[in-house]
Amino acid sequence: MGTALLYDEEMTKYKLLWVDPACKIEVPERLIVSYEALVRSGLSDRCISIPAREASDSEILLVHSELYLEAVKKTPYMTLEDLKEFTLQFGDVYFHPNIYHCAKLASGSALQLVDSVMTGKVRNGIALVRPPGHHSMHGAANGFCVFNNVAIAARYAKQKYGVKRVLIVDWDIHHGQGVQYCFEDDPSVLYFSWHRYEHQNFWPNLRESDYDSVGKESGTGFNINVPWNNVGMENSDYLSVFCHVLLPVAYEFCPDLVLVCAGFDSAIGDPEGEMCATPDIFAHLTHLLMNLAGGKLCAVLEGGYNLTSLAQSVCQTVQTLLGDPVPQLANLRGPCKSAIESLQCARSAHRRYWSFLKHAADPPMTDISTKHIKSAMEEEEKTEMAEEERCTEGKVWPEPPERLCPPVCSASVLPDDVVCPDGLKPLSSSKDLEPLLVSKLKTAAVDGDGVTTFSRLYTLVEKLVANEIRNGLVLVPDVAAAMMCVVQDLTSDLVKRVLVVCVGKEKELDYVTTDGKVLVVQISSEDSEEHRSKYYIPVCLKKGCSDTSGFIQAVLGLLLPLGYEYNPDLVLLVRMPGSGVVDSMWQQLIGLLQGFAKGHTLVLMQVNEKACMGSTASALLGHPAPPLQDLQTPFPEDGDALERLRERLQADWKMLQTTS
Ligand SMILES: NCCCNCCCCCC(O)(O)C(F)(F)F
Ligand SMILES: [Zn+2]
Repeated sequence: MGTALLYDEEMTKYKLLWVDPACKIEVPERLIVSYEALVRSGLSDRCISIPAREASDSEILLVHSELYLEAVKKTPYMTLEDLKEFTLQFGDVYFHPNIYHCAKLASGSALQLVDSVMTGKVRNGIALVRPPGHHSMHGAANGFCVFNNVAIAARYAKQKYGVKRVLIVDWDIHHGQGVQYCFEDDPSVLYFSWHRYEHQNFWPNLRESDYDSVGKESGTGFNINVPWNNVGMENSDYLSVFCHVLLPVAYEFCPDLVLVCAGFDSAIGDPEGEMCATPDIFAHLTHLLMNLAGGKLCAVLEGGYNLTSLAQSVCQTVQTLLGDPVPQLANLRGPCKSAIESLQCARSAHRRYWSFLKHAADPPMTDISTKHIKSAMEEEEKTEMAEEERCTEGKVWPEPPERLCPPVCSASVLPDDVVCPDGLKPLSSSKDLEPLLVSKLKTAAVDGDGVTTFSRLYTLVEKLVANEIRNGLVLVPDVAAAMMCVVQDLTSDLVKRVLVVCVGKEKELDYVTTDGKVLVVQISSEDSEEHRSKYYIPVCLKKGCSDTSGFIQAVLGLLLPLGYEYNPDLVLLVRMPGSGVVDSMWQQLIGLLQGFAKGHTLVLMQVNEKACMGSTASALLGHPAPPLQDLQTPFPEDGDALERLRERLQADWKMLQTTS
């Protein structure tokens, strides 16, 4: 299934008609450059174009009051003076004779997107709209927003499609207080937002934007705020919050639909956010959400004011929605101190509501919620600092790397008598190995057809590295031996870093590097005291890999952060026989691992496990993994062990830090 793209140039036909410094950044060109970048890059042609439509009164009334709607209805007929007068009652927003029409199109586009996804016409999609929505409230416009596009879409999805649980992820750099107010008492809508806050000194300067606003009444726990109290946040900070706050809760919540308040003012170069995360981060944020809700993801544009980073960020998002490989993120140095404080506060505020956060540490000593009374001095300094120093036009960043789709998505190396699953391309050409390697294999008591397998394996690795193939599945007689072979020999000169993810444990892995060329993460039911090394990380689950709750926690809170920091060129996923891993979990793991090494994942399985080849192939081909149904509460000892393991490793692996 494809990716929907909603865009209508009518939504560019309104603008600020008077002087208002607070609103001058919200210009029609925001939409124009975003759409043109998609056209120029060829991405729009790969999408399924869905027409915009006007939201009806009843749809708008799902969120807004009749009083407010009737008032906005009058604006098309107002004089300039009336419009200015009308605008005065709201904050940081402007009206225009055509903005009511555009606001209906913006909300209607979000509803069209929900229809396309919920009816299965497309898998996911994005609506490029203005005016944005996440600040508008029941009875008021605010922050460039007139109707709350995403809030209306959430209510609409529940009403029309009986959606039980909606996850709203708001990665815009401003707090979508309109969305928070709408759903704060509603346990069926989980709202997550990060936002520039600076101890309440940043717009909209609300006390309720802080991490301790967790929702109310039956919605308690279903509102997650992560305040950024400094500017300059980077990719590491964003990914840490996804891995250690959002994703564990999102998987436990198990949504039927994911809506994204896709604001790109959180990217580098934006004058509002003043952050330093690069546009390719949105490729990963999108990717990390795409295995939730069976892939049903609707992104709706909110903010974004640097036309260059906005256009790049939109392209990165759409390219991931289309299923293209995600770019490698280099030198992730772990979250900064301020981000760790925010992350720790959010985790501790929610640990009583989410079993996946149960073992979160106490909040940091420094209470970050008190509002720093800005000293006159500090205020003066800020204004004294030359405008160009503070503003972000000076920021430069590299163009996001090209994300080429290999000609073959998934290849397979199977014994001749095994039928190749649909969609996989059997790799027949077996390159004859160097005699040295053959002799080595022979000494490893690899029999004749084993050598053939290994020579095909070698060919497969070569093609992965050459980006001729995206990923591959290999069935071997002895998976442990094959793993050693791949790690020791096949990758010696082909790749710089191999991440080996070992699911289950048959016997001790007697191969561990200390030079950092291989990082082994082994998830199993047994602990192992030996080779305590930075590059061999055994994760012990009390009930082993069949315990999906423990498994997904280990993947989100440990494997993903490690993988991002290690930044491998190849991922080797080894399924030990008898691991007991649940099929949906196995598919989720394959899906998530595609975020590394440009999707170059090599899955090694034993021939006698060929029954799960079909689901493996499905995941490798990029089909969304099935939701992890009814997750049990994780075993306390597992949660504890994971927390202790993270504390022990965070000295070596900065991305594991969750406490200051
Ligand atoms: N220096 C100018 C001050 C501007 N203060 C208001 C900022 C509104 C942000 C709107 C947005 O970006 O959150 C949306 F997504 F809604 F468009
Ligand atoms: Zn914003």
